[in-house]
Order: sequence, then structure tokens, then C-alpha cells
Amino acid sequence: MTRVSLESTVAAVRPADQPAMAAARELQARLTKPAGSLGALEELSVRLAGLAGACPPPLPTPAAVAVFAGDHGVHAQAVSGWPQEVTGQMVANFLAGGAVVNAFARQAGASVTVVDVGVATPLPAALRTEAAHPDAGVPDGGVPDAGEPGAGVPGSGAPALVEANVRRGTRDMTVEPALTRDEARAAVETGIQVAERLLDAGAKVLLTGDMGIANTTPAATLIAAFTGCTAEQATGRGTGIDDAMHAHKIAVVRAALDRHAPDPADPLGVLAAVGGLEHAAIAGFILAAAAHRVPVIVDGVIAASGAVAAAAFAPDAVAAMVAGHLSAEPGAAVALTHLGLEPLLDLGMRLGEGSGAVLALPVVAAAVRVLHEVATFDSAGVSEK
Ligand SMILES: Cc1cc2ncn([C@H]3O[C@H](COP(=O)(O)O)[C@@H](O)[C@H]3O)c2cc1C
Ligand SMILES: O=C(O)c1cccnc1
Repeated sequence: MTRVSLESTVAAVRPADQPAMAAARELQARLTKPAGSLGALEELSVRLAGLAGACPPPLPTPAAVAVFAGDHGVHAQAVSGWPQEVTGQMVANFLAGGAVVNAFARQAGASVTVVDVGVATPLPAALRTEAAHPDAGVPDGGVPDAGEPGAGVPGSGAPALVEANVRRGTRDMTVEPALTRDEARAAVETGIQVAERLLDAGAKVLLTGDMGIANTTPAATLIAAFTGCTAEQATGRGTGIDDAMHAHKIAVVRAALDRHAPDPADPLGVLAAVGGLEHAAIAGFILAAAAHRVPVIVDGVIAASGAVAAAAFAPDAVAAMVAGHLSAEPGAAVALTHLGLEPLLDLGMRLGEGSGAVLALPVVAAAVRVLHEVATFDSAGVSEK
């Protein structure tokens, strides 16, 4: 596949199509239901019509989640309670189909692609030969749609591995920039290539996922850098830390912001100074979805930090973003408010992996299906108010 650059992807992002949005609003008003009765699903259907430039927009199936995995030099600052090797171990778990995101993806009928964009430890050779082949993990019909025979069957549509390791973990951002600009660009462009490959294979919706012990720290730092909020407002407890460790984590985020003074007008510079490889890849993945006018369901706080970076590169990319859920991590709400997005679900979840995005997939599909299938007052002979 030809490599698609960050610049050409950003240049291809266009605003939402206003006539298609007007058509969707007008159609919603004629469907056999009280006006406004589908709440947030109505505006979502209008946004997706605007993204596709068509009313109704295409049904978002097949669906593909990409789980971008990376490690973090800032782990050395004791910001997570978990050892770094869990990142690589979870990559093996994703490939074996045993993580939460795998269970949710089987439930929702989405393929899972795991991308090593920056894991510190080399993956075991057995994993690499079993999982990595050129067409693995692409939604080629191997994954049944929800509701079809075979949907939700454990083991159907085996997860795929993409090996695209840019660097075996970032540098410690409290000491030096986490990445060089070239490394940050390579990670963003990895996200773009993964999206291109999934879309070429037929995906009609992309979902973001992440894995990386300590990655809520760069996520919080990115969100503060791009939105201008404080370290306190962006920084949460991640996988679960006590009050003392949380106060320390806030100080680490503040120290990184003070050291680098990241400039939100230079998104690649921000990603290099205080980002993570998976955060940067997610930004590219979102930009590519926007460039192709395909919706991308954004997961939790790591995804949201990638989303604010994507919007800094191309403000119109927000038109492609659907906020799957509201992570309990506080930076997620700050980022979604900055983007003007309302999360679809609020279940108190704080996992990552793409879990909240995958749970929102049936909601997104239902919102679109309404425009395809619900009768109008005229066609069904139902009296209007
Ligand atoms: C077993 C396990 C599975 C996970 N799946 C996602 N995460 C999530 O937790 C990590 C971020 O939290 P923090 O910044 O506090 O380290 C990321 O790997 C994220 O994807 C997990 C974490 C663990 C431990
Ligand atoms: O919102 C997330 O993505 C998240 C929250 C806590 C830990 N890991 C991920």
C-alpha cells in the first residue's frame, strides 16, 4: 500500500455537508414518531448524514476497532500502579481474544486489529507468526454482523496483529521530549495507514482502542496542552491510585507542561513533547477516517486526547467523531467539551482498549438505521398531530 502522509490526510478533511444535514433533519420530522423522541440519536443521524454527504448515510457496518499499544518513559515517575510489562502481556491477550474489548467486539460484531506502535518489549515470536499476515483482522466478511447467524460466537474473526513499532516506548517527558518530531509523525502516519487498510478492506466505521501502562498521564498532559485546562482538571486516577499517588501524578503532568510549554498551534510538536505513540497513532487514525468521510467512534480519555490532537491538525475532523462514552477519567469530559461532543453512553467505565467505543456501536448503527427503515407519516398512513 502506498504510504499516505499526514499533510495529504489533513488536506483531505472537509466540513460537513449542510444540504445532507438539512435533508436528514427534514426526514426525521416526517418519521412515525413524535418529533425529538429519539433524543441524541436524531442529532447523531444528522451529523452522520453531514459527514457522508448523503441522506440516509451508509449503515456503519462492517465495523473495525484498532487497539494501538505503546509504552511510556514517564512510567519511571511512578504514575501507575501497574508494571510496564503488562502492556505487552495484554497485546498477547488481545490476540488470543481474551480481553474485555474482544468480548465486546464479538458481542457487537466488530473485527479487532492490534497495532504495536510502541510496546517496550519485543512480542514473542509465536504471536507474530500466528497473528501477522497481510489481510488479517480486516473486516472482510469474516466477522458476522450483530444479529446474523454466528454473531457473538467466541473465536469468530480472529484478531490481527500489525507490527509497526516506531520506538520501544517513549522517553520520560519530565526529563526530555517524549518523542522526536519524526517519531511523532511516524506514529501519526501509522494510525493513518491502519485506517486506510481497514477502509480499503470495507470497514464503514472505525473505532479507537488503546493499551499502554501509564498512558493516562500523557493523555492528561495532551488534553491540558490542547484545551488550556489545568493539570488538576485533566488528571485522574487511571487504573486506580490512592490520593498521594494522584497528587504526585498531577505534579508530574504540571512539570511536563512547565518544562515543554507545548504550543497547541503546533500539534506535532505537542505530540512529540508530551504525547505517546498510541495517542499519536489514534490522532492519525481519526484524521484518516475524517478524510474518508467515515465515522470514527472515540473511546475514553486516551482516545479523547488523540481526538483533540486530530482537531488541532484539522478542525473539521470533529465532524467524523462520535464520542462513544464518557470515561470516568476527568480529562475525557474536558476534551469532549472542547470538541463540542456529547458522549452517547455514561456507564462509569474507565478501561480503555476501545471498550466504550465498541459498546456504543449498536447505538450508532441504530441511529442510522432509523433513517433507512422507519416509515414516514405519509407512507404508513399515520395521522400527524
Ligand atoms: C490488566 C489491564 C488491562 C487494561 N486494559 C486497558 N487498560 C488501561 O489502563 C492503562 C492506563 O492506566 P494507567 O495510566 O493508570 O496505567 C492503559 O493500558 C489503558 O488502556 C488496562 C490496564 C490494566 C492493568
Ligand atoms: O478512559 C480511558 O480510556 C481509560 C481510563 C482509565 C484507564 N485506562 C483508560
